[in-house]
Amino acid sequence: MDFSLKTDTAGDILWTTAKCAVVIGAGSVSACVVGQCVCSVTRYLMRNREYKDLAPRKGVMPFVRAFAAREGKDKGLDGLLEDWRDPEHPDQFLEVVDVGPDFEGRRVVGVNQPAAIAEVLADPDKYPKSPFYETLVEMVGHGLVTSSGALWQRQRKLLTPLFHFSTLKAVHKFMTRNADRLVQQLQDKAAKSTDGTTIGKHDISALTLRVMCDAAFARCEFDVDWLVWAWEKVNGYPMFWMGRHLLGHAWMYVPLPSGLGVQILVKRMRRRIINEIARRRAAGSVDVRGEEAKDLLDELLAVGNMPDKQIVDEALTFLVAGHETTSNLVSWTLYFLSKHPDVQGKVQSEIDDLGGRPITFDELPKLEYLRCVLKEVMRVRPIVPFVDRLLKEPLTVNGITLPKGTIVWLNFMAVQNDARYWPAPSVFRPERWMEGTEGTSQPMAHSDAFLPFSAGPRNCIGQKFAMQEAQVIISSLLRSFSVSLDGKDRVMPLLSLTVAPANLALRVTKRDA
Ligand code: HEM
Repeated sequence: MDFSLKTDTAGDILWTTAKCAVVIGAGSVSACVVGQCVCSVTRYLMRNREYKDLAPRKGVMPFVRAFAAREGKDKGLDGLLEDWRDPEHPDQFLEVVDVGPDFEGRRVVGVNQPAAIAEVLADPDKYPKSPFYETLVEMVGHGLVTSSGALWQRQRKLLTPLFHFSTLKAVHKFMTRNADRLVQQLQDKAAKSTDGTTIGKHDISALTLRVMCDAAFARCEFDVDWLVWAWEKVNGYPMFWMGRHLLGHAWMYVPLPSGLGVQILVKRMRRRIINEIARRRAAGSVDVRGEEAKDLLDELLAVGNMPDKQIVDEALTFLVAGHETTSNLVSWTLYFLSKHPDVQGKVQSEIDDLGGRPITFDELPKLEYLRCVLKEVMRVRPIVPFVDRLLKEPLTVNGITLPKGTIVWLNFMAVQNDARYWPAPSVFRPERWMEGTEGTSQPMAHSDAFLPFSAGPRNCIGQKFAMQEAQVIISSLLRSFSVSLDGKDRVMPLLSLTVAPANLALRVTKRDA
C-alpha cells in the first residue's frame, strides 16, 4: 500500500483516510487475537496440573475434527468417536476423555458414563449450560434454551402445557398439510421422468421449517412466506456466531459485514412478531384456546403475564430448536430406510394398514414399528450427539475428579453405541425396541443409556412434537413412494448445532410404478 500523503484533492484525502482505517482496524483485530491467545494459553497452563489424572489425549485439538467432514479424508464426527474407543475393548468407549482446551483456555472433557451424565443433567444449578449457549442469545434472546436460573424455571413451568395433548392435536394439520404438499410436488416431478425423482436434505429442511413457522405463526397478518425466507438466510449463522465466540469474547464485537446483514434480518423478524402481538392483544384475542386456527403464538399470549420480548424470544427459540433437529431426524431416517429395504417394507405395510390416507392424530399410536425405527435411528445417529455443561462443583467420574470450571461434553453418541449397554450396537435393528417380542427383546442394561432428547429438568420440551412430525412426514412420503440411495453412498455426519447427513441424495420412486 502507498501511504504517501497526497492532499491535492478531497478524493485523495478520503482514500488515504480509508487506507489508514483499514490498517488501524486490522491492527486492532490482530492485537485482539494475540491478546486472546496469550490469555487463553496462560489460563490453560496455569490449570494444567489439576488434570494430571486424565489420560493423554490423541491429537492437538480433537474437537476441530468433529466440524470437518471432508470426503475421503476425514470421517467428521465419526472420526472423533473412533478416537474415544477403549483400545482394550474396541466396542466400548473410554468413560473420561480429554478433549483439550477451548479457545478461551478452559479444559473440555468428554464424559461417556451414563451415571455421571445423569448426575450432571439432574442438577442445572450445580452444572449449568456452558458459555457456548450464549452465542445463540444474539439470535433468540433469552428463551428456554439460552436462559438459566429463576427465569428458566419460571418459563419452563409456563411453557410445559404448550406441548400437551390439545396443542399437539391442533398443530397436526400443519404437519399433514405441508407433508402432503411435498408429496404432491414429488409426484409432479416424478410424472415427468421414468425413474422417479430425487429428494435431499434441503427439501426436508424446507418442509420442517414451514411446519414450524405455520405452527408458531399461522394466524399472523405478516406473510409467513417472508419469515420462512428470512429464517433460511439466518439459519446458518448460529455457527458463525459460535465460531466467533470460540475465538474469544473480543471477536463477538468485530462487525463482519455478513454478520451485520443477519443481525438486521433478525431485528426485522422480531419487529414483525412484536407488531403481531400488539395486533392480537388489541383485537382482544388473547384467550383463543379451542379455536381451529390457533397457533403457538396464541398459546404464548394465553399463558398470561409474559412480557412481549419474552414471547418473541420463546417463539424464535421454538424455530431454532424445533426445525433443523426434526429435519435431521427425518433425513437420517430416510437414509437408514434406504439402506435397509426390509425395514422400509415393514414401515410401508404398517402405513398401508391404516387405509392409504393421511394419518390422523388419533391414529399415531398405531405406527408402533415406525416409532421403533425412529428410536433406533436416534440411538445409532443421535441428532444432538452431546450437550455441554460448565462444572460449578467438582465431578468425579470413574475415580477421576474434574475440577470446578471444567466444560464437560456429555457424550450421548458414545453411550448409545457402547456394547456395555447395547448388544451389537453397530447393528441397525429397530426390533430391539419391541418389548416382549420373543427372541428380540433386548432391554437396556442402563436406563440412562438412551438420551436423544437429553434428560433431567432441561430435557427437550418439544420431543413429542418432533416424534409426531417425523411420523407424519415419513408416513406421507412412504405411502406414495419408496426411497433408495441415489448412486454411491457418500453420506457423512456433519456437526453444526445438530448432526446433519451431508451429501444426502435419495431416489424417490412411485410405489405403484
Ligand atoms: C428430533 C428432534 C429434536 C431433538 C433430537 C431435540 C433434542 C434436544 C436436546 C438434546 C435438548 C437438550 C439441549 C441441552 O441441554 O443443551 C433439547 C432442548 C430443547 N428442545 Fe429439543 N429436540 C428436538 C425437537 C424439538 C422441537 C420440535 C422443539 C420445539 C417445538 C424443541 C424445543 C426444545 C427446547 C425449547 C429446548 C430447551 C429446553 C430447556 O432447556 O428447558 N425441540 N432438545
